[in-house]
Amino acid sequence: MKVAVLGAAGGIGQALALLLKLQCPAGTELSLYDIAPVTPGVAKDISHIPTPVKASGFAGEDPTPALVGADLVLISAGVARKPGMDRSDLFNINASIIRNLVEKVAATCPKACIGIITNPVNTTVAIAAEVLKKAGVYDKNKLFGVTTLDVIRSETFVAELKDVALDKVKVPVIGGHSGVTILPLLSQVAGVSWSDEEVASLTKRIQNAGTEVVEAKAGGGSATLSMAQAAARFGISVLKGLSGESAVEYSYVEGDGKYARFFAEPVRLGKNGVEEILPIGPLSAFEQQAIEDMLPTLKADIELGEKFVNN
Ligand SMILES: NC(=O)c1ccc[n+]([C@@H]2O[C@H](COP(=O)([O-])OP(=O)(O)OC[C@H]3O[C@@H](n4cnc5c(N)ncnc54)[C@H](O)[C@@H]3O)[C@@H](O)[C@H]2O)c1
Ligand SMILES: O=C(O)C[C@H](O)C(=O)O
Repeated sequence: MKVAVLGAAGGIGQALALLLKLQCPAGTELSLYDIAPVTPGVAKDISHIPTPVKASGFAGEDPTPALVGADLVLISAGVARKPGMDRSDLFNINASIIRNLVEKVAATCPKACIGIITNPVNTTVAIAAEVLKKAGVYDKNKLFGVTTLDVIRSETFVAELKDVALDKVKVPVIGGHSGVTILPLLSQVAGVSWSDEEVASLTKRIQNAGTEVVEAKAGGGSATLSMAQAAARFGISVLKGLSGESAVEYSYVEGDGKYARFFAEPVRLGKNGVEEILPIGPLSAFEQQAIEDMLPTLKADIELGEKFVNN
């Protein structure tokens, strides 16, 4: 399998490249691309780590050489937030970056699975879908918004708060990836009971966790290391699926459209990307209301991406 990372010289990209070099199955090829000239050096650097994963690096304006033969393309190219900004403030710069990169993916490796990390994810995934559609190669089972960071954060916070074993906690997180569109389904966490106040305050903390990191980094960027771990977990699950093993992850995908065209939900991954969208499961009254409340924002975010490509 070949994995291309676009944005590979950045805070997420370099850490993600390292984790993939350490964790991918033997024989995986990593192809690292960034406009930054350091990128071949990043590949050279990790290639000295003794694991059975090959790495090569590409820099410059054209990602094509990095994309040839890719099975999975993970995209973290773009700008990150600073304190006082919302993810939607990144749209002006990142929308064109995603459009241009996905055009190259469509032309070079149209059958690859694509995981979009670049914010605002609610919108950049819609941009990617419309670009792929225009190129006549859109397969909704192969396009993913990477929302795994919301899942790993939720699991960390629940384990801390409820003093339960980290390897036992599973927290579904549905919706999108910004503010109120991030909805952890705390009612579904096995073996844990909650007061209404706990649910309200932990939901808010999870929704605000990206901002927590942005403020703590004080102008130096947003989450990179936890995001790299999340993207590595997600990417390796996609690779498992592609090679015929089954894996389940929560991801922002085009499903049946019950709530919105794109919605983060549990997906079974397989040889063709999304094999099956799994049921979200029973919702508490709080969670049902939270879905209703998020939908205008999520739908507007999606429409912004669709219009960016089509108008
Ligand atoms: N999905 C999530 O949960 C999540 C989590 C954290 C960050 N993010 C987002 O990921 C993105 C990257 O964050 P970061 O911290 O790695 O930023 P960063 O600034 O450290 O790295 C971004 C990299 O993208 C590169 N780049 C810019 N334009 C490019 C282009 N056209 N082609 C190739 N590379 C290009 C830059 O040279 C840089 O190396 C941001 O948009 C951020 O908001 C998403
Ligand atoms: O918050 C950000 O801007 C980055 C990322 O989306 C996150 O959730 O950490």
